[in-house]
Amino acid sequence: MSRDTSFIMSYGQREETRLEDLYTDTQMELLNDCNESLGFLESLEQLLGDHAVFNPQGETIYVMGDAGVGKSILLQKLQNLWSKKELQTDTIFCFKFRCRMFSVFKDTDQISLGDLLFKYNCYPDHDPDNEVFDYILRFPEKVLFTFDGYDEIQMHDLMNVPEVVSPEVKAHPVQLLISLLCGKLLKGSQKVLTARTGTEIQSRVIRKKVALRGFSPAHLKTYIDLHFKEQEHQALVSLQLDASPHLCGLCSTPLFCWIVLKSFRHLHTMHDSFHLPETCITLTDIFLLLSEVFLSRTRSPAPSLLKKSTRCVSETFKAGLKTLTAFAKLALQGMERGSFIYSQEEITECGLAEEDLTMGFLRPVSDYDASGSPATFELLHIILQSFLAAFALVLDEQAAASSILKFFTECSRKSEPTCLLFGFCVCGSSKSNEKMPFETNEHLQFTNLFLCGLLSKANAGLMEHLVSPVLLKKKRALLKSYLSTSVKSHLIGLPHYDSEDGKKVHVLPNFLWMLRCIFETGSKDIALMTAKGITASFIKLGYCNVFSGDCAALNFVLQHRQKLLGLDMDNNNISDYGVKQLRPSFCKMTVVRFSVNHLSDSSIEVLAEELCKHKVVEVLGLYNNNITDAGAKLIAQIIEECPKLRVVKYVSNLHQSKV
Ligand SMILES: Nc1ncnc2c1ncn2[C@@H]1O[C@H](COP(=O)(O)OP(=O)(O)OP(=O)(O)O)[C@@H](O)[C@H]1O
Repeated sequence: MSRDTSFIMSYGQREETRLEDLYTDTQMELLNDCNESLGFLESLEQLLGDHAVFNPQGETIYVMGDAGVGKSILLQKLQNLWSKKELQTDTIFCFKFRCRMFSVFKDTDQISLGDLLFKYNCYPDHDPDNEVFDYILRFPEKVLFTFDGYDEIQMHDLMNVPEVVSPEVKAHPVQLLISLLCGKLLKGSQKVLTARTGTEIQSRVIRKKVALRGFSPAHLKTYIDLHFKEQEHQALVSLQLDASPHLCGLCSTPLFCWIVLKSFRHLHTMHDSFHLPETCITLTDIFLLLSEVFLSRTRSPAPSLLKKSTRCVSETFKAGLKTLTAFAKLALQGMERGSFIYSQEEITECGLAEEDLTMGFLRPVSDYDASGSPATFELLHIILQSFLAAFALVLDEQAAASSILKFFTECSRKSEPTCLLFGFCVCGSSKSNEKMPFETNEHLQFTNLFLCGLLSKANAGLMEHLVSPVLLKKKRALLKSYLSTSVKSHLIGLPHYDSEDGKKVHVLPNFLWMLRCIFETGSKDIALMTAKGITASFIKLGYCNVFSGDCAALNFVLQHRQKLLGLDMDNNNISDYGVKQLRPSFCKMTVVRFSVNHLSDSSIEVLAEELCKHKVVEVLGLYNNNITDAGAKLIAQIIEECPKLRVVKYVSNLHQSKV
């Protein structure tokens, strides 16, 4: 276990980084059953302890977080700590599973618990009399399981399979998984399960809940220092990041941060001058940067200290177009059949050769196959798969132009998630014809988002080198018209209600994806239309999982609004970076509700400056943030200087605040 978990696989099969050289704690917030904060976990070593357990009967510790926030790395670190006996636990066995392996099985496959543990996980060398397995059955509390990526299970019609209560019975592997998580099998064993935010799991199963909130500014600094050994680089990157709260907001997600820093390192070494983009960087730009790095690494000679080359992005993409097209095709094929894993044949069929496998886009996967042969691959990260799939849709010159919209259509068809999977297990009910309830469509939403970015005007210069300009124009027009229509119908369909603060509208989670897409397109027309389409005087985005990076998107739309507007964003994760990005919009905000959003005094500085300048604010909600006395004084200043202010909600999270 120690050997298995010591490295973070980064660039394909070429480069590995030691986990301890790069692992940085992220913000691990403990939640109760109603998703209210119970404070932060101080260190990962304490994850398995009893602190913040809200349901002692539940057996599973549930760790959730957005895409790329570091759930898999957290488990890897946990396993690594366990292997070094540094985890607060007396378990002596640890089995780690990635949930996507369960999708590899056929619906008819049946295996025993023993096989799941020993054939699909580890292989005890000499256990002819089943001594190890018998011990585990007798002392399940000595076993720790980690299951990564529960949202990735693709299950079709398994609801009718009887639940498993005996370890001898053969069953479908997903049934075994569910029975383990519910405590029907190996009751008392410790389980840690990760999934993307929004994956519903019955609270009866959950013992305690942790939400990963990404890097705080202090974590970001530590991560930069770990990433760059040279002080000169550390200072340069910090300086460039400080200049862009939006980029910092994106970098609070470790995956995006890793891409940005890795690209910086590479491009800075290769070229005379490379600066991180200051303003308006989008997620598409981040993944274009990553692709540029991958494509340029294979082609360019080793950099010489004396003679660096001039960076030409379009040349790099043009030279790598054939390979990029092949990877994009592979990603799209996977997306269409809902699969994240590829066989060697599928890879060859897409036109990829042996040497392409080491570029960085793909990495080998060995742990799905009982024989242990590394015949399967996956893309570096599922968001990269979404990005490449979007690229395939843009590059395709054969299919009808309208096929770029296929995932938009699919996303709008899918229903909201429910928690049926555990329903049958805990309650004993079964619904055979329901669609797989956990099947997330987030990877499709990401594909749509990248499509908007790739077809944006800002990227037209690059894309015209790769696709015929006529076709590109056609696709852009189609997308724009689709977005406009769906924004209009979405806004008309939103539930309005009257409140003492005026006509309110409670937006739906889809609205956030719409905002993100509009921001990626960079289209002022659509932003203007959206701003005008918000007829209510108050929008409520509470509990919508808004993160700091989203605030630039919201600001992009609000900038085009003439009328005043109330904004309720209580219970999200916008952080100080988010508040900074909303700065231009405060001049029209009558209601500013940012309670429970991980804000510190630096947010209050921005608020005090802006709200006191414009004096339109009537309601200010800031409770449960990390505000100290210094921030409280600034709130007092807002109260004094804003004559229309009638409601202030403020209690600090921090005990030291006296106000
Ligand atoms: N705590 C951390 N310290 C350093 N780097 C991290 C950390 N967490 C994540 N990363 C970086 O971000 C990348 C993505 O993280 P990870 O795969 O764990 O995200 P995830 O939450 O599991 O994403 P998804 O839900 O999309 O699968 C990692 O490969 C690593 O480079």
